[in-house]
Amino acid sequence: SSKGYSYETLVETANFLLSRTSVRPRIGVICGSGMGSYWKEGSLAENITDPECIPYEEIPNFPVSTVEGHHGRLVFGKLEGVPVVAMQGRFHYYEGYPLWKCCLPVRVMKLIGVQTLIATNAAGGLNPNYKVGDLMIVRDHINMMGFAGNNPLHGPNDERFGPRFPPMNKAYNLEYRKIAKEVAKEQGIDNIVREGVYTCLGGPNFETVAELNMLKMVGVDAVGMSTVHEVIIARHCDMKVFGLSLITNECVTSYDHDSEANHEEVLDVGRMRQDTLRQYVSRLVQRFASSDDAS
Ligand SMILES: Nc1nc2ncn(CCNC(CO)CO)c2c(=O)[nH]1
Repeated sequence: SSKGYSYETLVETANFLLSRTSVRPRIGVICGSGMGSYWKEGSLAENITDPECIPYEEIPNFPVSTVEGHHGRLVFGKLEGVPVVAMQGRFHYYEGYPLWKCCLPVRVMKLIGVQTLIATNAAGGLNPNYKVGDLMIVRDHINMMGFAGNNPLHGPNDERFGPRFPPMNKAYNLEYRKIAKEVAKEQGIDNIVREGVYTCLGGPNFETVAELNMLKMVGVDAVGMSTVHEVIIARHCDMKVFGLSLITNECVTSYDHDSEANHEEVLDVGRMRQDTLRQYVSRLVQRFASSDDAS
């Protein structure tokens, strides 16, 4: 139905997970391209100690990933001593899932006690200063799909998740973004770490030159096909949020280029950056958790 699953249905899914693992994660990580969504070896999940993996097809009410190579599984365990759950393989609107179904794992994370969402993705770099291989801390997003009314919160609201009209002006936690810049310096990657505005298009096609020029005019720094709806659902149920984009190609905003964006280069850049990303996100998990403990 277009109205999504009921609270009770998602509690069923949460109870299934709570019965399958003794891990009680406080941070949930959505692994985008380059973070293990396309291959297991070298991905973030490799850093998870005592991993307990549950394939999506075993989880009641979960969709299954259909994107080539997206390994659909939840990985429970500890990252730098912090109990986490990692989503290896996410659900995209372009696969045919309604937005509420793409975001279902976020509500389930909330129901098993997750308080912080780290959403990573691959994105095209629109800001001319960005280089392929850069990492962009998401400062804010533009919900382009929402402008057309396509919103994961569309339909009746269930107050047990959150309010009918949730604010979105502080979606990307300021303290986390400060920590992320400090950790970038400590890790010696501050030269490739940016901060900017992300937008999500429905896909699956990449953008036209005219669309990219329009997005650039309205202040978009990176464009992708995910994350925005997951963040809206996370903020609706009062999770803290951090977003991180891996810039996998430079968006072409002139007509005299014939290079075309393609999925293969997205995967290649993901492989190139996977160790840096694994180390960075693992450190962020640790520092976000200790910052939350201190606050
Ligand atoms: N120009 C541009 N470059 C990008 N690199 C990664 N993505 C995110 C979409 N990734 C898809 C296709 O690789 C798989 O989910 C994009 C995008 O949407 N646009």
